[in-house]
Amino acid sequence: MNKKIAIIGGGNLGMAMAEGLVNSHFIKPEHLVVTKRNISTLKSLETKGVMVSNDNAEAIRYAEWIILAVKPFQIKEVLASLQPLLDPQKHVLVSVVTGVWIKDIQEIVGDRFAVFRAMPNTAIAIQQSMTCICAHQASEEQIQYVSALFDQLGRSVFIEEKLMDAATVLGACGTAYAMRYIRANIQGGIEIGFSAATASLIAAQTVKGAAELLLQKNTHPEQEIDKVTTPKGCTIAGLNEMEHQGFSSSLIKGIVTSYKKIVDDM
Ligand SMILES: NC(=O)C1=CN([C@@H]2O[C@H](COP(=O)(O)OP(=O)(O)OC[C@H]3O[C@@H](n4cnc5c(N)ncnc54)[C@H](O)[C@@H]3O)[C@@H](O)[C@H]2O)C=CC1
Ligand SMILES: O=C(O)[C@@H]1CCC=N1
Repeated sequence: MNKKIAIIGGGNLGMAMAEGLVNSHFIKPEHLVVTKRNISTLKSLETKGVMVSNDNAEAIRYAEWIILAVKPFQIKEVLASLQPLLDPQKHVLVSVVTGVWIKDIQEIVGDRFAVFRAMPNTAIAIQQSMTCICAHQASEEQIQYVSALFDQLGRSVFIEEKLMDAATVLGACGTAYAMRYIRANIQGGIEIGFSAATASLIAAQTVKGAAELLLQKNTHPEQEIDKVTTPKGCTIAGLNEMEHQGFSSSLIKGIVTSYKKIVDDM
């Protein structure tokens, strides 16, 4: 497992991945290099012993596993600059870039590389990501390694590449949707009497507990809702009012809008 990893693009997600990889002890800090043009924001990683660099070529020479974590509009230029340095016998590419297909990557680097696409979310920083992965021309050993890496950082599932945009919406944008739901609970909680701090704790832990019920008991949400809704009680009264106001419908429409945005832009 003593592989060396380069994260090209130490932004929100690249930083979160680096934190998760180091904090989970999946990798020794000195076996990880994170690049960014301006490395001043990578100080916290450097303090932990991670190599930081503004030289992608140096990172490519050092590492075997290359995680591409730049913005979609940056990926072509970055790959083109790396292409002369990449060796299919040494390097495996893992792209977390939204909406960029394996064929797009191959157009630039050639078709002799093992390539993975992975779609984690920012909870990867605390080893609680949901990561959807697809693989192309990867060996069993490479697939095992990628599985182990993302399982160490939360849960993972292999999917077909055609579902990667959908995975981006449900899994990665999903963190933002969940935060907005929690924020609304906090706003409501304050209106009915709690301080912001207490409302935040109650809202976040309640959502965490609800998610754990589904994950641990493998139940359907409606089964768990049935256990909470006392006939003529306050839960069903509130839930029905939320539905009258378009609660589920607004979430579904938001998810479909996010999805269309990826598909239309790419
Ligand atoms: N933020 C999120 O929750 C998620 C993001 N993604 C995808 O991950 C990718 C990165 O997203 P973010 O981290 O949010 O963006 P970001 O903009 O925070 O990070 C990109 C980083 O790449 C750096 N960069 C740009 N050009 C570079 C170059 N030539 N060499 C090295 N570094 C360079 C930028 O300075 C920046 O720090 C995107 O493609 C996004 O679609 C995927 C899942 C979740
Ligand atoms: O908003 C975005 O485009 C990226 C993709 C998933 C999360 N953030």
